Order: sequence, then structure tokens, then C-alpha cells
Amino acid sequence: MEAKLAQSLQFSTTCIDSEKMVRKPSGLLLFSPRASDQKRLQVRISSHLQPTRTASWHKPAALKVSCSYKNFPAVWVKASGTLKGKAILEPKCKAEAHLRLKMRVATCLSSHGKPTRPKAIKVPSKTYPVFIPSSGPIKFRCFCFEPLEHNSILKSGSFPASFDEAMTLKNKSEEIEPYLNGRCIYLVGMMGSGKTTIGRILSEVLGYSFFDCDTLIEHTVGGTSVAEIFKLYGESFFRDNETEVLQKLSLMHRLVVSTGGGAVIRPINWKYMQKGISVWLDVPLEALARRIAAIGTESRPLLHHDSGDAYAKAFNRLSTLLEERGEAYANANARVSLENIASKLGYIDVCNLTPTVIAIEKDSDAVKEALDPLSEVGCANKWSSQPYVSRHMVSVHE
Ligand SMILES: Nc1ncnc2c1ncn2[C@@H]1O[C@H](COP(=O)(O)OP(=O)(O)OP(=O)(O)O)[C@@H](O)[C@H]1O
Ligand SMILES: O=C(O)C1=C[C@@H](O)[C@@H](O)[C@H](O)C1
Repeated sequence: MEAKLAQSLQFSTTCIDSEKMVRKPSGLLLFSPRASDQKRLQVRISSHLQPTRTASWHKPAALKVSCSYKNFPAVWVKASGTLKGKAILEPKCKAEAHLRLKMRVATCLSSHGKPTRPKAIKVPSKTYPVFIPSSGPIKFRCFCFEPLEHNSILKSGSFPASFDEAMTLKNKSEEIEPYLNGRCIYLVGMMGSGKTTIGRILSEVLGYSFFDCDTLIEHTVGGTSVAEIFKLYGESFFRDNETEVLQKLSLMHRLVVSTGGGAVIRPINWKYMQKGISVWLDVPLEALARRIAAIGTESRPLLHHDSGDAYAKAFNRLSTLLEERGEAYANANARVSLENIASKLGYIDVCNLTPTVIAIEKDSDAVKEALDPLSEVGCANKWSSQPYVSRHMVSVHE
């Protein structure tokens, strides 16, 4: 029976691994010189999905594709796709669907905005994970059409990595990937600990997709910001949505997930995160408060009420939260302590640690140890007797 859901799809922002294509001339991604000059070409795709109640579904998707380059229309793309998904069980739908996408650039505008002949750019048919919220529009954004050097988060962004750092991280990731075996990585930690920054880097080097829970919740609640959700509906409504999002993500594979700072407080959330490997980014309070003071507390409702300057507000509130949650974070399969990394590398201040260096350290020992079934802290052991309520968590209730 057809489910009554007629909803749009939310796809992740993802990068096509164009590096491989560039290395293999016979690959599908062919750059014309002018197209490869383009720094960032953004492709937006939206679709409608009518899932069925059957165990799995497989549908051609009518895709509307529009592209823009630096916010003006640059390329028209012809696209066709197939959606393949798992059973939808009302009233809660299962979250996993995959889109196999074939795209071909039909027409381009030149850099002067004039139409030019169609370029020979083909985007490889690839499976993209799809996150389906219970309601709300589903959009798909992918950044593509550019060689990895231009595209890489490692090379751009606020903390560009050196060539050596990027290579070390790539090598470490290649080492770790077989251990992961497709399992998702859940990054947990306080607000400002770098879950999003490091999560994006990790997903890129692992070839995983990246999801930020807070952003998914915002989409689920119709594009309302976290701060507004807290204000309009209260924290427990936010937490319910957080749990729902984690539940859906737990059905997916090959993701790096940046969880909300408070996701650790609900034992049920650990049940979902336990499907993958959880990593706690443990950052000293002073560094957290400094980072948050630099960007302001407006978007962080739990920090915004107290009086005082931004640093003092952030520091005071974060220290209370950390006291309440310290044990809950310690439930993670692995802990990445910035203090330990700094002292290992001979730095006095954790501020010297760039996200790439942290990701390298994270990739090396902590995660490998956690993934090793023979290890003391390995997830197999840690969770074997009590599947999701660990001894710490007994005292951590909602
Ligand atoms: N290693 C680092 N060194 C300095 N600043 C960093 C580092 N990592 C992240 N930051 C900065 O700290 C701020 C918070 O980072 P980020 O958003 O990644 O944290 P988060 O854990 O996802 O936070 P939240 O849970 O509140 O969303 C950002 O401004 C980011 O640029
Ligand atoms: O630490 C927390 O409780 C929160 C962290 C943010 O990521 C958001 O999830 C929200 O602001 C709550």
C-alpha cells in the first residue's frame, strides 16, 4: 500500500570524489579547461518521493536540477536518477534511501555569462545516502565539477592544511577505513569542541558523507534555527527531534555525524550511536569558551542567558554543563583529548592544534584502539554486556 507521505527528500552535502576521476583519464569526469577553472560549482537537486510500504522500493526520480556558480546560474544539467530505499513503516519512516544519479551538463555559461557550447562534463553515477525527515522539504546539494585540489576542505576553509598534513591524514584514513568497515563515526563533545569542523575533514578523507545533527533538526522543524526551536518549543521538543534524527542516521552507513553537544544525555541516543563508533572530542573549557566567545553565543541557546562578557558567559555555563555531562561523554568508544595531543606534540597551548592535526591524531590511535575487538576499550568489549546503557549512563538520565 502506498504510504501517504509525499515528501521532498533531504540529501546531504557531498563531494564527488573527482580525484579518482582525474587520475583515471578513462573515468567519467572530464573537465574542459574552462570548467576546471571554476572554483566552486554548486548543484542543487530537489525531488519528490512517494515511498511505499513494501520492504524496499526502487523508483525513477524526477529531478529538478539547477546549478549555480558563485550564486548566479552557470550551468544547466540534465539529470536522471533512481531512488532505492528500505521499507517505510508508518508512522515512523525508516530513513535510508539511496539515489543513483546520472548527470550530464547540457549547457554552460561562459565566465562572461554568455551561453557557450555544451561542455563534455559527465558526473559519475554514484550512490548518495539520503536522509529522509518525517516532514519538510528534501533537497540535495552536491559540490562537484572541480578537481580535489580546489574542492578539498583540507586545502580551503578556515584552517588550510599543509600538503604534508593532508597526506598524513589521507594515509591514516586509508589505514583505518578497513577497520571501520562502513560503520558511521559519531563525534560527541561540548559545544565548540570542533565536531563539525573535524567531522567535515574526516568525512572527506574517509570518503564518507557528513551530517550535522543540529542542521538536520533545523530542516526537520521547517528550517527553524536551533535557537528559535528552543525559544518556540522548548528544550525537550528539541531533544525529541534530536533522538529521532539519530535514530534515522543509525540506519545509514558510511557517515561522519557531528552530534549536538547535549546528545549524550539521553541513554536512548547511545543505543543509536552504538551502531557506529563514537568519539569524544575532549577540549579544555578555556579553549571552548575562547572559541565560542569569538563567534558569539546567540546561536547557542544554552549559553545565551547569563550576563557578562561572551567569554565569561560561555565559560561559566560550559563548566556547569561539563560537570553534568562529563560522565556521559566518557561513554564514547574513544576519547580524543586535546590536552594529551598537545603535550605529546610538545605544545603548551591546545590552540596550536589545527583541526587537521587533531583529525590525524584521532585517526591514529584512539579510533583504531576502539575498533580493535581485542582492545580493552574496544567497542565490542565496551558494549558487549550492556548493549547501550553503560555503567556510567545508569546515572545519566534525561
Ligand atoms: N582546532 C581548532 N582550533 C581553533 N578553532 C577551532 C578548531 N576547531 C574548531 N574551531 C572553531 O571553533 C568553533 C566551533 O567549531 P565547530 O562548529 O566545529 O564545533 P562544534 O563542536 O560542531 O560546535 P556545536 O556543537 O556548538 O555546533 C568554530 O568557529 C571553529 O572554526
Ligand atoms: O550542548 C548542548 O546541549 C547543545 C549543543 C548544540 O550543538 C545544540 O544541539 C543545542 O544548542 C544544544
